[in-house]
Amino acid sequence: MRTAYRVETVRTAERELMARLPEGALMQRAAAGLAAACADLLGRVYGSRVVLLIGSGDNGGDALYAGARLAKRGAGVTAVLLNPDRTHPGGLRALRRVGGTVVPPHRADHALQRAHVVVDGIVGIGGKGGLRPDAAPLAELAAASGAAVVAVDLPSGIEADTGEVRGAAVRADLTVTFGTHKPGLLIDPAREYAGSVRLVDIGLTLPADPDVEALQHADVAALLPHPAAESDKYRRGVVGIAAGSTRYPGAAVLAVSGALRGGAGAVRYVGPAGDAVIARFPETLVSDRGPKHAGRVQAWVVGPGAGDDAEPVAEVLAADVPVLLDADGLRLADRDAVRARTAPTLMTPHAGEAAALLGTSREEVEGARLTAVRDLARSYDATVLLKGSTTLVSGPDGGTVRVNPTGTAWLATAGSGDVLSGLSGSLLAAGLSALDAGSVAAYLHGLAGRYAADGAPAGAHDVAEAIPAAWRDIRA
Ligand SMILES: NC(=O)C1=CN([C@@H]2O[C@H](COP(=O)(O)OP(=O)(O)OC[C@H]3O[C@@H](n4cnc5c(N)ncnc54)[C@H](OP(=O)(O)O)[C@@H]3O)[C@@H](O)[C@H]2O)[C@@H](O)CC1
Ligand SMILES: Nc1ncnc2c1ncn2[C@@H]1O[C@H](COP(=O)(O)OP(=O)(O)O)[C@@H](O)[C@H]1O
Ligand SMILES: [K+]
Repeated sequence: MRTAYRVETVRTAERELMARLPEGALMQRAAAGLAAACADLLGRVYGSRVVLLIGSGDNGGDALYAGARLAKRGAGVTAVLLNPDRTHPGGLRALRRVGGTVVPPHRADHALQRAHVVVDGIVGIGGKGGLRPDAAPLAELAAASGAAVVAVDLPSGIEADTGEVRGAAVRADLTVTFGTHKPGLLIDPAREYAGSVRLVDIGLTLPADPDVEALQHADVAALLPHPAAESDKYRRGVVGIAAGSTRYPGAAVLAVSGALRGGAGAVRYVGPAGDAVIARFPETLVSDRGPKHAGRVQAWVVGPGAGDDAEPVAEVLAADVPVLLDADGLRLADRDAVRARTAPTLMTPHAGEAAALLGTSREEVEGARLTAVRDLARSYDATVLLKGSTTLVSGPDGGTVRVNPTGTAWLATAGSGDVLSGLSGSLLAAGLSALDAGSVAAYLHGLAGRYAADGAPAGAHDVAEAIPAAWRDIRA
């Protein structure tokens, strides 16, 4: 599991550790990790040119000490001091001692144009809001320089706790972060500013419950359902799919295509697109009567391409089994009915649907995903999977939020959300909790999207067909 903690928690852990260590020891650990990452990027340190962008806090201190280590190994190091009077004194002394040079911001351009690596030590976890006007032009010059940009702890200007970007921010190729990931390094839009992320262990002891966590292969492998010797199709779970319409029969086919690959023993389809479903997937149990008359299921998926009929949604919400609400199902579900349920509910909106439910704009949701997913989960007392460039899954209490690490923009293709809803519903029927079903489905779906696309456009049906390969790789 990859975990991320908010600034307040990091500060507490740092204080506890610092009290037990000689002064400055933590910063030296951070600087050593940072210098090693820069050296890896440079390949050859001797003769290279490194520019440090230095703000007035400890983030600048890390950068200065790392710069001193690189200068000792023969790099030409220039520090651009945004605020010379408040620069970390020890770091500056260390750099000067080994021959590093110092320039004011208005003379940064020349050094930046010749740099191989630019180290962003403007601001770290002490930052608030976008870069200030004196710092913003340096971020632009760094981006234009063609040098590799290495962010110290996090790209200056992003919100560490939420992943929001509220103004100018540094765009890094690599972020070297200390002690733990911060939520903003895993969640768009900030994640995109971080480039690849390297974690340097500085010995922090962190609490058991992170703010954000990302499943890894081993975590998902442990959660995937696996038939036992005594399994039969009913014991493996039956998933009911109430989706599609005469106008959108394809949504039903795609939801079923995902459900068939999600571990349930049988897929029951209810709705007007039965012929299309059977033509493609003859193994589906089809009925054109409402969910109430469809026979037993262990979980329902309702909504993809379903149109305006609220009746199936209400029927499904009244059933005492886990329910997944997607697309039209989200719009048609009565909030009080969802809140009153005792069995789990999993809602899977994209940003536009989440915005409609929250009474805000799509841009607002996309800019503050973590807040949006938590607000929606609390408001419906349900588990919410917010789709998009970073897929997040929050339980009803809005506690630890799961972030999916496997997504790919190739998934932004019509119908791929329908595949995800079927897949998630199938995992629910197989017995996973709503949080696990949503996050495991997103993980498989993201991997399947990568395999299906493999660098070229793929359709939603290709994504569904690639799910078994993703599953096998995870279990391997
Ligand atoms: N604690 C530890 O044990 C360890 C900490 N470590 C390191 O320390 C970092 C935290 O250091 P920190 O607390 O000194 O804060 P930091 O991020 O440098 O920023 C404060 C400065 O930024 C300024 N500023 C604020 N917002 C701004 C903006 N939008 N745009 C521009 N400037 C802005 C603000 O200005 P002020 O408001 O004071 O005028 C203040 O001067 C942490 O990220 C990690 O790198 C590691 O060494 C490991 C051990
Ligand atoms: N930029 C992106 N990066 C990664 N995944 C994305 C991106 N855009 C969309 N997706 C994924 O693609 C799927 C699209 O689902 P959805 O918006 O419901 O589309 P549809 O309704 O056409 O099926 C979701 O799984 C979503 O997370
Ligand atoms: K930084």
